[in-house]
Amino acid sequence: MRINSTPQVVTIAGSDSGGGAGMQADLKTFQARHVFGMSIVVALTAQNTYGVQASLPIPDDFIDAQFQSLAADFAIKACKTGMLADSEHVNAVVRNLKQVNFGPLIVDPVMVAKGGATLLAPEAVATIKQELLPLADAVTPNLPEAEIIVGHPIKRETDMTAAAQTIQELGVKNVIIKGGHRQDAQASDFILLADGSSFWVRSPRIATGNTHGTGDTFSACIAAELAKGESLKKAIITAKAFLEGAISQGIFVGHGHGPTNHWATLSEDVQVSAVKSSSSLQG
Ligand SMILES: Nc1ncnc2c1ncn2[C@@H]1O[C@H](COP(=O)(O)OP(=O)(O)O)[C@@H](O)[C@H]1O
Ligand SMILES: Cc1ncc(COP(=O)(O)OP(=O)(O)O)c(N)n1
Repeated sequence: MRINSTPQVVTIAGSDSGGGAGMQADLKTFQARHVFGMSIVVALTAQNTYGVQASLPIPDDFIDAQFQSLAADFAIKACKTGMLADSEHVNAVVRNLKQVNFGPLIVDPVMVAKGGATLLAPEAVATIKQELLPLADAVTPNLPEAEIIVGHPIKRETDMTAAAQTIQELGVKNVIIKGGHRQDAQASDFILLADGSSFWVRSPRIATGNTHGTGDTFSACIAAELAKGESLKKAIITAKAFLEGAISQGIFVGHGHGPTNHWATLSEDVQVSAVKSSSSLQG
């Protein structure tokens, strides 16, 4: 039987009219990683490479309708969330996720766009922590998002490892803290897995303005690899290599903070290291 043999993935997120971030970045990533992508729109944004000019949440009952349409037809093997706008919409997504089986859930706790626009009402941070994270297989905060979740600054790598532990205690199985916002020579992400093991994935930091949508692309790639049946660890390493390629093999559109290149090939520059020993964990 060939029906439903193709890995199917859904993004539950906001739309970026400029195509660089949000569900457009997710769908481009799904296509690049050879999985069939679908979308549940939670909010619209009028957005370009200069920033976000306007946003409009989708009514709750239309979020329900999108979930029901997909659940009635497809064999979804993994899903991710992105921009969820506010507490009301986080709750609508949580309510629906409890009623469907869309496979492993990756939560990208999108809060503020790199241009400074608010994509999640501050009151909704508590709802994400209390209601959404306990449903998630993995959460992928960037450094500012991780600081808001744990409630204190994260400066050094040891702060990242401690923050991951604190976030895991909220009920999410696996924690990935992205280091894109640090200033050091390497872009280093810290991963704490459900079994208590942990590791870093590192790649050379690329000096570029083209990082619009990096977080969305990263979490979408993890979801795509999980839908293919890869382990979470392998999915994270592939996502890091995909990002390194997408950022370094630049694409130049728009006049502001540009997007990444979803046609890029996987980079081989990614280093993986265990926390307690320096042995390579690659593969
Ligand atoms: N300048 C950069 N050079 C190399 N990798 C980067 C750079 N910026 C971000 N990354 C990587 O891209 C991924 C997304 O991270 P980040 O930019 O922190 O997320 P977000 O878009 O949510 O702020 C991470 O794997 C991070 O290490
Ligand atoms: C609709 C929408 N969703 C998410 C983002 C944030 O994307 P991110 O990957 O964090 O990259 P930046 O936009 O912050 O550069 C967005 N901008 N729009």
